[in-house]
Amino acid sequence: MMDFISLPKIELHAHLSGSISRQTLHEVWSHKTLTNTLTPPSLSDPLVEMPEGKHDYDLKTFFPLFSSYIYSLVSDLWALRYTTLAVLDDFQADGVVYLELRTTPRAIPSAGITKQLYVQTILDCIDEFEARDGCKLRTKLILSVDRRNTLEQAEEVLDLCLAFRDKGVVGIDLCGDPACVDNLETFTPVFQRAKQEGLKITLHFAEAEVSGTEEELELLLGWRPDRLGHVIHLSEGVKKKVVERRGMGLELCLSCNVHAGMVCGGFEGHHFGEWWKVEEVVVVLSTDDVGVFGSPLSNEYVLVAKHFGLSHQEICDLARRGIDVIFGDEEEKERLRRIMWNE
Ligand SMILES: CNc1ncnc2c1ncn2[C@@H]1O[C@H](COP(=O)(O)O)[C@@H](O)[C@H]1O
Repeated sequence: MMDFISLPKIELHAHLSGSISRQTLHEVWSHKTLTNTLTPPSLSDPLVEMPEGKHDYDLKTFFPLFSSYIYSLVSDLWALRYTTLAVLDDFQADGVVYLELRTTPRAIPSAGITKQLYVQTILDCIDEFEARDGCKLRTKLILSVDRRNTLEQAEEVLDLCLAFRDKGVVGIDLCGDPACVDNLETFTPVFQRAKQEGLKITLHFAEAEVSGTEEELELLLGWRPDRLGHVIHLSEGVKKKVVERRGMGLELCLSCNVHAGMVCGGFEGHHFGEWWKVEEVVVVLSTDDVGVFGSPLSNEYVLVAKHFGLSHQEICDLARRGIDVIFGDEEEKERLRRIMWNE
C-alpha cells in the first residue's frame, strides 16, 4: 500500500479561511472565551457549529459559513496569525511540499487591520514558518477577487498583488459564490492589467450550472488564465477551447465537489476521470477547503487511486506533473523536481 502522506505533494487550490481545521477554530474560540474577547459573546463552539464528520455543506450553506461565522472567530491579528500558522502546519503534516494558498484580502476595522496589513501578516507567518528547522513546505500566496466585489475592490486586490509580488504573492484569483454572475464584465480591465503586469491568473470556472454559460466561460477565457478551478459545467465546445490552450492547469477538487453536491454520480462520476489522461492539460488534485470538507490532500490521492484505479507510477506522475503549472519560479520548480518521487 502506497504511503500517500509521505508522497511529496503540491497543493494549488486552497482557500486560507476554508482550510482552518475545526480543532484550530475551536482553540481560537476557547482562547477568546477565556479572555472575554469573543464577539458576539454568544458565538457557539466550532465543534458544535460544525461537528466533526459534517461535510455536507452545499453551495447555499457554504458561503454564509464564512461571513456569518468563521470571520467572527478570525477577527484580530492574534487569530489571523494563529490560524494561518496552524493551516501551514496541517499542510506540512500531510506531506505537502509546495502550497499556493489563496485568500480574499479582508479589512477588519474593529481590530485596526487594513487589507494591506492582512496580507502582510499572512506573508510574515509564511516567512516565520519557513524559517523553522526542517521545514520542507514552501508557500506562495494568491489574492482573490470575490465575485461580489465592485470594480474598485477588485482593483485594490490587484494593487495588493503588485505591491507584494516580490514578497510572495504570485497570482490573482476569481472566487466567491458562483450564483453572482452579473458583475463579471466589470472585472475585465483588472484581469487585463494583471496579465500585462505578468501576474499569473487562476479562475473559478464553471463551478455551478449558472456560472457555466457559454457567455461567462468565453469572457473568462478572454482574460487568458493560466489555470482553472473546478471546471465542472462545460459544453463540448468550451472543453475543446480549454484543450486548445495547451498546458492549462486544472485544479480539481473531488471531495469538495462530491460533498457539496456540485457533481452527480459520486467519486466515480467525477470529471477527474475525463481529464486526467488528457495530455494537453495538467490536472492538479486540490482540497479547496479542507477545514470544511475534511479531506486532506493525501486522501484526495487515495480517492483517485481507489475510484479510478491509478497505479503507484500513475500517482507519482500525477503529483509531479503539477510542477509545470505552479506559479512559483524556475528555482522552485527545480527544487520540486529534486524532491518529488519519480516512481
Ligand atoms: C466551493 N468552492 C469555492 N468556490 C468559490 N469560492 C470559494 C470556494 N471555497 C472558498 N471560496 C472563497 O474563499 C473564501 C474563504 O476564504 P478566504 O477568506 O478568502 O481565505 C469564501 O468566502 C469564498 O469567497
